[in-house]
Amino acid sequence: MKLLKDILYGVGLTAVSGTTTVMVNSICFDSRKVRLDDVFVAIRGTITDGHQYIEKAINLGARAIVCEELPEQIINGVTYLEVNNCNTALAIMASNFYGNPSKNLKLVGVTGTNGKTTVTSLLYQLFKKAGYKVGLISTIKIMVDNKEYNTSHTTPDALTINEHLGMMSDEGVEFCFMEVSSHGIAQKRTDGLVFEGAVFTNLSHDHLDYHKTFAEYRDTKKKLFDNLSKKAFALTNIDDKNGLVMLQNTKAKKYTYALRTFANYRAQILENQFDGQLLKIDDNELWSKLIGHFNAYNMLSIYATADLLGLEKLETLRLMSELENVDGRFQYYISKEKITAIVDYAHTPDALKNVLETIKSLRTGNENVITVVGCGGDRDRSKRPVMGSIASEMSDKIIFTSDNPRSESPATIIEEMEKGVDPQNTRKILSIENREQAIKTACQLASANDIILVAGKGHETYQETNGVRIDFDDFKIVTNVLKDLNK
Ligand SMILES: CC(=O)N[C@H]1[C@@H](OP(=O)(O)OP(=O)(O)OC[C@H]2O[C@@H](n3ccc(=O)[nH]c3=O)[C@H](O)[C@@H]2O)O[C@H](CO)[C@@H](O)[C@@H]1O[C@H](C)C(=O)N[C@@H](C)C(=O)N[C@H](CCC(=O)O)C(=O)O
Ligand SMILES: Nc1ncnc2c1ncn2[C@@H]1O[C@H](COP(=O)(O)OP(=O)(O)OP(=O)(O)O)[C@@H](O)[C@H]1O
Ligand SMILES: N[C@H](CCC[C@H](N)C(=O)O)C(=O)O
Ligand SMILES: [Mg+2]
Repeated sequence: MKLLKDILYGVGLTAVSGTTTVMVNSICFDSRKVRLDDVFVAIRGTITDGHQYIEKAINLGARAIVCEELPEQIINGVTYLEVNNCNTALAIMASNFYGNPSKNLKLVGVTGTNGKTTVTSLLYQLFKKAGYKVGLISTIKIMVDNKEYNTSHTTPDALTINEHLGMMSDEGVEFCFMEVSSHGIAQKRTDGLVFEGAVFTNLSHDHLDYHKTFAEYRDTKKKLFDNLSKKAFALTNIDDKNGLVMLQNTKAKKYTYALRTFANYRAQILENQFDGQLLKIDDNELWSKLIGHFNAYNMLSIYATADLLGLEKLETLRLMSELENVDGRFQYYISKEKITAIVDYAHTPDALKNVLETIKSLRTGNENVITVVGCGGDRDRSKRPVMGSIASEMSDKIIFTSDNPRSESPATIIEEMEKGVDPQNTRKILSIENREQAIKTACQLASANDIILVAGKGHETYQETNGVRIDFDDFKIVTNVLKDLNK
């Protein structure tokens, strides 16, 4: 139990009814999960409004209510707190509740359309190798040093974030690397956190269903930098045309990285092969197991971050050469007949283009590239024709299929992807709703030396249709099918 007054420290209250000198059990923003003596925070969401459930929360035992508008009927014995923004209030309360854990460790936030999981996971690996206790909050998992926790979001809700940061702080973790998504920023999941630094990877087309315009999407990401303190560092990729925008209003110390232009941290790709690439960073050569020019950016941002956090440069480079690729990111299998199957989490137009370009740069002869790809349901529809166009332009054979259709019709999503295909490429297209069948067909079509790219789901181990998730693992399926076909 904690004193309500303490949890509210730093929360701007616009009206109070009842006492704040009362003990509460925990904070809850879902009326269905309220327990005796909890504080219920009413959030205005995208589907419904938490204010509608205040009465229900009280019936289940809520001792205090945080809301943006006091209800007409006030119940005796319940404390009501009015605030301007419940999302911000929730984040500050969550941080107070867990003892402001972000102050006890060096927290680095990574934002951008693509590369967040890769960069945070590699930083986690790097700092572990350097001998530190490390935390990770990523799309794939949360790590409290060596202990792994499941996660459902890239940037979880403020309670989940602070609960895990609290565990990290108890465990003596010194550095935590965290993905900061635009949804996370817009919903203030990261408000109240103290960042040691922030890293920008890149900005391209995604989530325009949620953010409406590209400018709004960009400005949402920028807020991570706007809110840094002057002691923090702000590191940005200035080869990206929005890289400098991120630094416009930050108080933090500014640093840049680039492959194509002058910057504080620079790299060059010397050689690119299937099993790795040779990079030159700060006049030192580094062999990286991660390939593709986009991974040269990821490696450079890791090097710069490590330097800004005080790691020794040469030691960092030595450890970086040992880093392994992240699950579902250019994860490949080479079959008996030398058919290469690549599973990659490319679910945005830019990522798909990058992966296909990387594959192209590695081709040694006339190998065919067969791409299996879909687009998520209940997500940005405008990226569907663009991904359809990129896949069909850059592959020899394309199979459009399903990728978490969620509440949408798989056939309609596929039709929207097909709309982006240039008429001269239609002969290359097949559409197979069932993803397993689509992967099998790709394997049947492939002959020796061909390359199969299965894009969009990467590490995911499920396919979600109408709220139901069935087990589904692209990598397992494609490798098993190739083995079964004896190819
Ligand atoms: C669109 C979106 O981001 N939605 C998130 C949001 O839910 P919401 O706004 O839809 O909530 P709502 O259903 O309208 O409910 C409003 C409030 O009423 C409460 N409620 C609701 C019903 C009830 O009976 N009682 C009650 O109290 C809810 O708990 C909520 O607090 O707040 C929820 C709690 O934090 C999130 O779980 C939920 O994520 C959904 C599941 C989601 O799919 N989000 C994705 C798009 C997302 O956040 N993705 C980004 C990564 C994207 C990327 O980088 O590519 C991420 O960081 O994961
Ligand atoms: N620096 C980068 N620039 C462009 N594309 C990248 C970069 N890094 C990775 N990618 C591509 O984007 C895909 C997703 O990478 P990653 O999972 O690291 O991104 P993310 O930002 O975490 O995505 P999400 O928004 O889903 O959390 C990869 O599989 C790869 O195809
Ligand atoms: N973080 C992204 C992941 C998309 C992955 C793709 N497989 C899908 O389900 O759309 C999102 O929530 O939009
Ligand atoms: Mg991610």
